[in-house]
Amino acid sequence: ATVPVAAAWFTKGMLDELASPHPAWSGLAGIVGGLLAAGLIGAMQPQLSQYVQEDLGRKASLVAQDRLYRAVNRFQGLRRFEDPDFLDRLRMAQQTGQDTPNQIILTALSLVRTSITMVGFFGMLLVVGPQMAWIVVLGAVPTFVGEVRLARRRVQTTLDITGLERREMFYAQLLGDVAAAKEIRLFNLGDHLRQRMNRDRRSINGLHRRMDRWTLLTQGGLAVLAAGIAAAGLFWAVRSAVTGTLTVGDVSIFVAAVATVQTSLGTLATGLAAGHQHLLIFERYLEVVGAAPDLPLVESPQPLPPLREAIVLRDVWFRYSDDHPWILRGVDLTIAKGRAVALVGVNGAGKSTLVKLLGRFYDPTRGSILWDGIDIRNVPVEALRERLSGIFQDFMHYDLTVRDNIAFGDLAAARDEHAVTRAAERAGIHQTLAGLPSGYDTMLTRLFADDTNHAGVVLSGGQWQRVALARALVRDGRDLLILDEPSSGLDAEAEYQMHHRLREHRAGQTSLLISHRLGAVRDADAIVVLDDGVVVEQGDHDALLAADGHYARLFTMQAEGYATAGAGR
Ligand SMILES: Nc1ncnc2c1ncn2[C@@H]1O[C@H](COP(=O)(O)OP(=O)(O)OP(=O)(O)O)[C@@H](O)[C@H]1O
Repeated sequence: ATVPVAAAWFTKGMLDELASPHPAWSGLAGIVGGLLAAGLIGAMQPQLSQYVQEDLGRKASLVAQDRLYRAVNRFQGLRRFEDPDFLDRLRMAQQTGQDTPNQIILTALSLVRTSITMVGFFGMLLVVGPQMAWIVVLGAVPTFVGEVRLARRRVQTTLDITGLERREMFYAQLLGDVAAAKEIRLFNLGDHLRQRMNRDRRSINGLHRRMDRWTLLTQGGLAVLAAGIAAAGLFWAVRSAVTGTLTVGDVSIFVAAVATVQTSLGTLATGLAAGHQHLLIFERYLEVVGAAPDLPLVESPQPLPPLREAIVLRDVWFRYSDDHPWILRGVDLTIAKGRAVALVGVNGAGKSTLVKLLGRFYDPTRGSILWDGIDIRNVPVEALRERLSGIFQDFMHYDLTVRDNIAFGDLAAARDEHAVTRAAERAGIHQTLAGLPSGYDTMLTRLFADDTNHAGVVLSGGQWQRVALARALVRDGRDLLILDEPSSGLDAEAEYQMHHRLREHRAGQTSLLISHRLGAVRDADAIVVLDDGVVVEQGDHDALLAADGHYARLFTMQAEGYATAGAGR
């Protein structure tokens, strides 16, 4: 920062010495040496700064990203992930986490550097022409005001485009996604989706253009103002030199000082405005990182002992938000320890919703879920989930190896190599997985190659379902096993085998099984029929058939379907 000031001072000294009647060689040599040193330092400094800044930037962005995703992992419920506002903020936080810390550091450093240079030149201006010094400073006031207003508008523009960008990214990902590729081609959606993506981009560009126009107008006006002040200063300096009040060296330093003080004040104003803008945007990052827990925390949580008696849903009412309809309407249900409970009902009856409440991904809107009498809201959510295992209807396909896909069920248990293969055996998929090109190290995706550069494989829907089941089973010995449609993708024989295995596995285990195939649930200890958010029947298979209600009707319909299909063959 001091280099330009020194260089200008040496230049003034050199010009004054040269303009004197008897220039002294000894004095000139020292001045030229000083100029040379300033030039050398000035030449090397940008590269060095660049190196240090890049390194600092990488470190800062790693820290910021780590903190952001730690915060995201702390959200234990699902509500935040279903809130478009929050997702916009998360997207901004992802972007700002990458760049903004570095930009804030760079802006701060540049402000310090510019201030030092400016103070140096301002001092010189005070020496040469104090009135002009103050005019230059006053001339910078509009620049400050204009730049800060621009910064605020820039923040607003960034906020306005985040939602649009998120949707544009959704279309872009869709167009490159292998899972979507089939439908997009079958239904010839490619051009339509591309146009929608372009429409979002045009809107984003429009907002950017509006911002650029404001910038152009503001900064253009400010540049005209600065040029006017500089011209007036030059006029005054030249006139003073003619009348002999200023030396040639004074004029040179005056010109350099006016230009530098003006540029520095402009840079300072832009820097402050940019810092202001970065901090306003960084606030979004801090909002996400510092967001309160999404599930209410109790002051003194209770420990959750192993299940001894039963999990009881007591008058549970639930809706996804105040704007949504009631999904569960006063559900009373008991899952006794060691019993296999089956939950059946038509599409949209609320079965998966009930599972999500059991895992405390949401809290009931009214009523409670009791674990041996302890409200699950009063225990740490991690402790509750430690006691659960299961397979969701919309389970994950991780684009990773077979081993990862199973081990993710229980990372600690899966350190034992045999635990993974045992779970796969129990899910009836071990032979298939062992026969893959790299066995359990085969990638279950074509998106990435494995470490040995082997291409991955694609499993069938039913095979994936078994892998997901193995993931649930590797998590052994939990108090409640939840199986939400574990066999919907299997062929009849595989389904029969899976349920046979599951029956063995579930014997003596507390489990909740959801299935549309009523043959699969007939030997459950209790079958609960959910209809439109209400438990309409419960009992074992024989009792429910005898009752001749919902279950009997559904069961007879399915049985007749099979019989008709059999007769038709
Ligand atoms: N995250 C959500 N936000 C808003 N509504 C939801 C959400 N998830 C489910 N719903 C609604 O809740 C209702 C019950 O859905 P749920 O998935 O619990 O039914 P289900 O009985 O499991 O159905 P299926 O047999 O089709 O799997 C549906 O009307 C659905 O639209």
